[in-house]
Amino acid sequence: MRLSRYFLPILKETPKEAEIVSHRLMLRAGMIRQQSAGIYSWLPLGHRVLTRIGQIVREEQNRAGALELLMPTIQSADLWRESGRYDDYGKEMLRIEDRHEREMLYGPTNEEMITEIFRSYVRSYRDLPLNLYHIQWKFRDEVRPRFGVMRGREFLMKDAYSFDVDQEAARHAYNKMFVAYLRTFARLGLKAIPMRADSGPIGGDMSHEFIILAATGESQVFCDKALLEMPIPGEDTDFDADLTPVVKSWTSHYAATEEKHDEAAFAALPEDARVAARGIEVGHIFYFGTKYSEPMGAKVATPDGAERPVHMGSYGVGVSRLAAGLIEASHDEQGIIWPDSVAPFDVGLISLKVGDAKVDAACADLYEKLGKAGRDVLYDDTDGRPGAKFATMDLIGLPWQLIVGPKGLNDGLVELKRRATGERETLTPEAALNKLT
Ligand SMILES: Nc1ncnc2c1ncn2[C@@H]1O[C@H](COS(=O)(=O)NC(=O)[C@@H](N)CS)[C@@H](O)[C@H]1O
Repeated sequence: MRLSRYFLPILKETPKEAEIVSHRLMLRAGMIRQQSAGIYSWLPLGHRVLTRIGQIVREEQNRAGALELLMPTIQSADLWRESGRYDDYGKEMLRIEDRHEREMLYGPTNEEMITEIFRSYVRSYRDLPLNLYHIQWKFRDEVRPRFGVMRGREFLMKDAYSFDVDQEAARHAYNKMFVAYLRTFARLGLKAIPMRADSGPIGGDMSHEFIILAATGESQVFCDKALLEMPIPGEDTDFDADLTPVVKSWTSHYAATEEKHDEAAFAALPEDARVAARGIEVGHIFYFGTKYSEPMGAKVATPDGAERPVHMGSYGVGVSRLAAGLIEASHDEQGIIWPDSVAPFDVGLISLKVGDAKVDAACADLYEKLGKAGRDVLYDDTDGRPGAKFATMDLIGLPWQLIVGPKGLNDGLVELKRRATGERETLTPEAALNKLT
């Protein structure tokens, strides 16, 4: 992509309303624009990151055997009356009326709707286990949306829902998602720690939040340092095998959010094993049995010929929150430092002298060859000052900067900079291509 033809509205000034670094940097880097409280447009650079985060979430859901569908954002109030949550949900629910004065709502989550879909088609235990998920916008009328997209009102969530014949089978579904989450956040370059949690309005009695440690996290969390060094289940994980050992290895160390914190148990840990920090909740998984299937009549014929309500769980990932969470976990004074896996472009190609025939030719050649090798390149072909170009590339946080100038070219050399370490290397264009492809 040529920067001269892109839409990257970089802000020079730090917006005063932004209180945390990710909010400041997402505005300055031209990733998002607030349209109203807690509601944002995702501008081209931000949209690329959001899409790449969603793709990694999707791949790991699919690997765990979940099936993707897409449910609407607008739901009927009648559905929520069946589960009894229509009134319980309170002011966070955006209630709307259509032209026929039918009561509708903008979905904050989809347990009722997915249960309605399930009960309409599935009648036998033979059709189980089943896990259905989507990546869809949600609306929660937060009383105080803040920190940019970290706590928005309209936000993107992956929400999966599992259906099983009994609690034991549902535990396996829960374990599959637990492992899928460990893999997902690791691929995003994050250390997300599963912590026992409250299940809140979703309900149920087994729940874990996945928390990344960050100074601006909204919650106070406590955990055993060992959890920061645990091995992540590999991509060859057999999701049909018993995953209890893996889950047990992660849940046998102390880890709790403030609500569940046991000071005595924590104090019993060796001093150097205790981690107390602020945390950002990037995922939350729940087992809630028949909480929805019972009142909504989602039942199956069981092997003994009876008819029983299915056991369910739901599993959420904050896809849009992750864009902010990643920045909180990976930035420096100059700006964002994207992990390679979600960077909006792989390489920032910087021309130091637009209009210089040799520089233009070298950039065009590198741009073409990187593109052919499948690398996403943002080519700064604008005629700004070098200093401003470097500052922009540092701000938007692309993993590599490939710098082409007339002096270097006279010696047949270009410069390659690794954003994360600041490491610079002067090398031939061919050597640079070899490093980047
Ligand atoms: N206001 C919000 N803004 C941005 N992300 C949010 C917001 N509220 C929740 N999230 C993200 O969405 C994830 C799942 O939300 S949740 O309420 O915990 N769980 C559910 O809604 C369940 N239905 C899971 S399918 C959270 O872990 C968090 O990362």
